[in-house]
Amino acid sequence: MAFRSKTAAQDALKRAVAKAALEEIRPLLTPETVIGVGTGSTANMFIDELGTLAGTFKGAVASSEASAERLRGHGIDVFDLNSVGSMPVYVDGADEIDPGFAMIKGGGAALTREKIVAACAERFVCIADESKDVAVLGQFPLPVEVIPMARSYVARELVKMGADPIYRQGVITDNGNQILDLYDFPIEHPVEMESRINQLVGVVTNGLFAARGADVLLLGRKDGSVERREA
Ligand SMILES: O=C(CO)[C@H](O)[C@H](O)COP(=O)(O)O
Repeated sequence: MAFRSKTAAQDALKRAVAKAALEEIRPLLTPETVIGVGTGSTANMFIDELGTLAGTFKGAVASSEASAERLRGHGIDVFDLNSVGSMPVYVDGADEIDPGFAMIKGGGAALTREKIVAACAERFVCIADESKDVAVLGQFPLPVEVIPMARSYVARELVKMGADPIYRQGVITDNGNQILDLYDFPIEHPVEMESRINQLVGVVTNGLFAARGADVLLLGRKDGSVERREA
């Protein structure tokens, strides 16, 4: 899976929030702790930071095969979610986050596993550079994961809801499904929209993380600082 990495400056912001996230969760790490780890370029940097503490905590549950592989590469044990109870924290990036801590996620097509792992965690720590901080969600296309045979049906239903779904050609999720991206779809009421889209037959989930948004946002600023916000 290839992730966006637009500029060296943006990478520096992502690296700064990844380091801040490690400090945020460090007090939670004991030899019994399993944490949830997300997917994407920012999450990758967090995994690299987490690797420096490999062996001091039990391990992680990953939200994608790509993250699982990276975690193992750092010597971190990766657990099946079904073998793990509640986790104290889930750390992941976002494509957009609004003032109410609702997010669009799934630019890397890992939205469903991200939502599942996040649901099992007590806290969601979102790590993002300041380009992701928006007043209203929807500049970034909203991903919807669909069962392949339902793709056209779901697309027609989404058009009726005022969306412009585009099939993300060539992408198969880790769950064997496909993605429709909703372009130019401003989302004023994310909790309601998350639920409406999820009710369409054939939708696995959509990339709105609103009913369960972030609890903490670590936002990398252009001046090199990391702003911490708590819901
Ligand atoms: O939801 C995701 C992957 O499915 C990512 O968290 C989101 O796309 C942000 O990625 P990046 O950190 O590369 O900007």
